[in-house]
Amino acid sequence: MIRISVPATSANLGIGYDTLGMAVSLYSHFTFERAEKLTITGCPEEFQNEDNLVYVSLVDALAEWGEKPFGVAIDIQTDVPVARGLGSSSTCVVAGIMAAAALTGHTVTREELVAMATRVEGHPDNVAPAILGAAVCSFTPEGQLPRCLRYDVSSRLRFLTIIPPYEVHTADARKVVPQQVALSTAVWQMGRIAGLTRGLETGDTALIAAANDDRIQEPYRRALIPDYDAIRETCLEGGAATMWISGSGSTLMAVTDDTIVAKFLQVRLQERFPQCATHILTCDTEGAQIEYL
Ligand SMILES: Nc1ncnc2c1ncn2[C@@H]1O[C@H](COP(=O)(O)OP(=O)(O)OP(=O)(O)O)[C@@H](O)[C@H]1O
Ligand SMILES: N[C@@H](CCO)C(=O)O
Repeated sequence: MIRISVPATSANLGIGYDTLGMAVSLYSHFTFERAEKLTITGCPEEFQNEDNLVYVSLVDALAEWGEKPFGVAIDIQTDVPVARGLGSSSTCVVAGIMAAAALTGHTVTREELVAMATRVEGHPDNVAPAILGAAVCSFTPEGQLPRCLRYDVSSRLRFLTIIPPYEVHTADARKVVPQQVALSTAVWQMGRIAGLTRGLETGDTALIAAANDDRIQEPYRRALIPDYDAIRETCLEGGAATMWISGSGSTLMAVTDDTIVAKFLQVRLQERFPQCATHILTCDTEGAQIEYL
């Protein structure tokens, strides 16, 4: 039996649409064992079938190596909520591919994993940090495999994660983002992406706040999250440096370098928004892990 653990991820980090992402200290754990037939436990019933993204990714990887599908017992224990902007789909894709390799005796490097997982997921900004840990800026040169730049994130930073009870599906959230931007908007974003990554590395919350002012997706997606304005106001007046939409939402993520502020804010958010789950997270530095049991 094998166990694979994959961290949740916050894609975009506000300013870096489809480009930046960061692994955080919230995890999905998957076990896999060869079996007579496919069984899937531990996840909602709607996912307990052959269309399960973990199994689809496993079969896809087997096909790439010319291997036939086989029976497998999959158990999923996850703290990563579905369709909330914390990369639940990426945890499934990464685990499925790693399991395919482990159960058939293949070896895959982290770089190969990023390439395979990006093909299934469609964009690298969740899968790359889920595999590599830390914050990652990724891009895919024409006709080549994705290139990933990994940035260490200051251990002083705390990411206050507010998870509303409603889902926002990535496919729907992508429809509201305009397909074209003005040159001035492209210029606006570019410098801030460099500022945000430097701020995360050095733990400079003033720089992170200055850089976190997205004009590509957040102005359009905030309308999909009814609590956006009220939660943002609570976070900023309570001392957070800044806040962004995590991935395609509905989760919101506030940043502070003060553990006491993080705790005070968590309590205030729980009082004002009892319908939301809250976590104080740090950056995960290790990425996906595998154990043979
Ligand atoms: N435990 C699970 N078992 C099977 N499939 C899952 C599981 N968790 C998530 N998924 C799949 O991932 C989909 C959600 O992916 P989606 O991209 O909409 O959101 P997300 O990955 O949680 O957030 P984001 O991509 O914005 O960070 C679900 O509809 C389902 O297909
Ligand atoms: N970059 C993606 C992340 C969500 O999967 C988006 O914002 O649509």
